[in-house]
Amino acid sequence: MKTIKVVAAIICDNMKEKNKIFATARGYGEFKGGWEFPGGKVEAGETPQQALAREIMEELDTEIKIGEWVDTIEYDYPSFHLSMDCFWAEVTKGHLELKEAEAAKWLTKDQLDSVAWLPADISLINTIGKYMK
Ligand SMILES: Nc1nc2c([nH]c(=O)n2[C@H]2C[C@H](O)[C@@H](COP(=O)(O)OP(=O)(O)OP(=O)(O)O)O2)c(=O)[nH]1
Repeated sequence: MKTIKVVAAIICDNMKEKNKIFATARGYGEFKGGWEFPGGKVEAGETPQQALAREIMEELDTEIKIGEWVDTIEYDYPSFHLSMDCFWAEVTKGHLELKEAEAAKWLTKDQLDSVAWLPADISLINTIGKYMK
């Protein structure tokens, strides 16, 4: 099966405290309406961090500081294998403008289960919850 290498940002209000994280709903394609973390496919020659900074600028017109690695999700969708590197992040410049997503929410730990996550993100949500206040 084909592997797609993706990076995702778990953008927090504050990387030390992690009171809230930023989730978006996909605005197009096969998974439209599913909730996820902003990011996308890594292009040839890019480091995960470079790909992530580029994707966040493209999707949200925002500059981020990328922090520690959170988890790498390996998930088999029917037509491809997803390998997704996830990093904590914080906004350094910009206002998280939704260029591609159809909706967005800041979620507290208690609200993590309140949106319909993409299938690959379910196990990630459990991990993230352990780090939040
Ligand atoms: N960004 C992101 N993608 C996710 C998550 N969970 C998940 O299953 N995916 C899947 C959906 C897509 O099949 C793939 C990401 O591809 P993408 O379409 O966002 O990549 P891209 O921005 O480079 O887009 P494109 O130009 O190919 O449309 O990973 C997640 O939390 N964040």
